[in-house]
Amino acid sequence: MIQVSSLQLRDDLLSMLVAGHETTGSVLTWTIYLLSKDPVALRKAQDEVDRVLQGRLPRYEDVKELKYLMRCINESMRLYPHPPVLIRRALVDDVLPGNYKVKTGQDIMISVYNIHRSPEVWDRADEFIPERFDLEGPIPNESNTDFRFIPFSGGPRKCVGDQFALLEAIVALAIVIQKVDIQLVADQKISMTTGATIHTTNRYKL
Ligand code: HEM
Repeated sequence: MIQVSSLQLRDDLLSMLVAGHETTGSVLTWTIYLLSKDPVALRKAQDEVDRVLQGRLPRYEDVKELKYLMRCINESMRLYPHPPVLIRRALVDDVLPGNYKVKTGQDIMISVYNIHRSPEVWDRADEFIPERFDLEGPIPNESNTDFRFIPFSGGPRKCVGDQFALLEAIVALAIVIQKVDIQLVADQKISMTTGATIHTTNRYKL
């Protein structure tokens, strides 16, 4: 049996709250932004929500039927990954692919943002194309995309809340687009500020 102290439990709950709050919020921010700029994709997502939900609130079993909406979220996380950069510290001297030599203790920055937008591994890399992920295929992750798509990182320290986050995001988004049409207020300068997540520098108006 594993003994967990109250302090450990409190700290773990706090980590989950912090790790899961701003990240999911940022995913929703950018997905709504991308849909507001693409009326065809928004209509398609709304039609799916109307067809699957028939005007009611989403249930757990509905989520797997909201395939297009899930792809909108996946594509939003490709274009705006949170955090945009991962950091790892080498435990031993190593040589990485590309003949990059790494010394013990050296920090390595992995730009998820650049991988996700690299024309070497993505067609029309900077465009929002939810259909690029097969609707009938599995939900894209690091393993089934050969690590081209790593929004939740990979390996033993990958996000522990990935399934919960996707569930939370799709439920919130389905309820929003079920009830409202989204349009961006014209002539706004919308820019990014990066930190633990990518957020809008001065918000945006819908
Ligand atoms: C869309 C929302 C989310 C995104 C984009 C996201 C992304 C990530 C990423 C990229 C990592 C790995 C960081 C690294 O390798 O350095 C991570 C770790 C983690 N995430 Fe998430 N996350 C999200 C939601 C959540 C939620 C909802 C929870 C908890 C319920 C959560 C809990 C954690 C924890 C505890 C870790 C640390 C895991 C470890 O170090 O072993 N995350 N997350």
